[in-house]
Amino acid sequence: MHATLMFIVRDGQVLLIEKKRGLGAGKINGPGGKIDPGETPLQAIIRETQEELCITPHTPRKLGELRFAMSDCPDILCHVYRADDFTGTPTETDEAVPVWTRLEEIPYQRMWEDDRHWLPLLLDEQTFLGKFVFEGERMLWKEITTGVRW
Ligand SMILES: Nc1ncnc2c1[nH]c(=O)n2[C@H]1C[C@H](O)[C@@H](COP(=O)(O)OP(=O)(O)OP(=O)(O)O)O1
Repeated sequence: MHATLMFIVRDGQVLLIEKKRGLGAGKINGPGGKIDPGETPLQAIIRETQEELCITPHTPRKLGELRFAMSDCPDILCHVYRADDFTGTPTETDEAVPVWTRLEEIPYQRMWEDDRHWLPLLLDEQTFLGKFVFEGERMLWKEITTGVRW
């Protein structure tokens, strides 16, 4: 499965979501989701951000790739984007609740266990490749490489 994530950073805050359904429901994450057939990762992350929060990110930059091996989905490749602005008003949808969060108050305890290992890199504008093995929602193994060229 190929998927995407978006983190919009503006005025010392990052725009997160509380996910209402699907994989990771109830967790805090960035907007994102699966890439549809025929879509590029960039097209997918713009569509997912529009669908989940009713906003359009400006000039998304890909900073990371994450590879997850999970019990029920052995190979997820997730393209991770950052944007510094957007058009529209973040709005709750049936998929997500927008959660503006101060950069020093990111609720890692409510997020996937891997996020604390790479989200600080994205916020610091570093590029990264992360590989993670999960059993259920428990992270068993991780490897992070920084300074990757995309
Ligand atoms: N371990 C981990 N950390 C951080 N983020 C994620 C994971 N595993 C994941 O799957 N994810 C991300 C990757 C995607 O952005 C979402 C999962 O996508 P999903 O909600 O299933 O995709 P949608 O296309 O929105 O789903 P439906 O429309 O089919 O409900 O989580």
